Amino acid sequence: MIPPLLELRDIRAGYGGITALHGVDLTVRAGQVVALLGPNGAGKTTTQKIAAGVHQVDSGEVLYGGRDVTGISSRDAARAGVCLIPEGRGVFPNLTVRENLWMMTFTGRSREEIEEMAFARFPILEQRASQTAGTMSGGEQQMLALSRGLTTDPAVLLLDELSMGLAPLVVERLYEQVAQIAREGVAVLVVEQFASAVLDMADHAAVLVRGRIEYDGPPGRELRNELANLYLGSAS
Ligand SMILES: Nc1ncnc2c1ncn2[C@@H]1O[C@H](COP(=O)(O)OP(=O)(O)OP(=O)(O)O)[C@@H](O)[C@H]1O
Repeated sequence: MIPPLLELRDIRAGYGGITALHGVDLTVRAGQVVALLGPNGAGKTTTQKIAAGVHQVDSGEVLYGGRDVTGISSRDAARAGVCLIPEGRGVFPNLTVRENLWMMTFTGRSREEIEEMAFARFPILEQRASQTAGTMSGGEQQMLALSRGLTTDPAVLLLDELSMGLAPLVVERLYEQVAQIAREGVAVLVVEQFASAVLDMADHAAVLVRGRIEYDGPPGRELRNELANLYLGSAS
């Protein structure tokens, strides 16, 4: 079996006195898209922040490529190849598409190379190159955020609510690209509240309810049938 690039083991974490995660286990392997689903407030974003070193655990272990990195800073996590694309797209709305891309030259790539990478994957960005990012559609902004992230050559890509506010067809197209990114060998963890689009392309799914993993398995019919019960259960 392909070794895991990201592993969370028995993670407990919270905010002040509030425990948000009660022993979360999660594994993402190279070439795999794992969908992390769950209702509002279940702990999905907290889990991703822990994976990216943005939030620290109270107990449990975080491993990258089998190496224990518990307590790693977000800076070192990024250096280790973990790229978080937060909800809200992570682009600079007042800068042009080109300027947003050029900011990534700190990775050692040239402006030309970064543009080439982005435009090859998302041709629409070339047409928008001189447009300010904030004036583009949500889907195009998401493409720009992904393009920026990919210039860091991530081993692990963490996507938070990629589909937020986007039309279903746009989401479907974005997920086709996410699947392609995984096929190139990246381990992808996608957090979504609403499941259907991501389940069409995920290799594996986990459902968090009130800080606990209540399902961990294939993203097929069994999960779809169970999802409503899991979500409704969280409301009681
Ligand atoms: N900065 C914070 N301070 C205090 N409590 C927080 C903070 N961030 C999150 N929480 C709490 O931690 C729990 C998990 O939140 P989290 O954002 O991880 O859930 P989520 O599943 O991502 O939800 P959503 O889909 O609404 O983003 C919730 O009860 C939330 O209220």
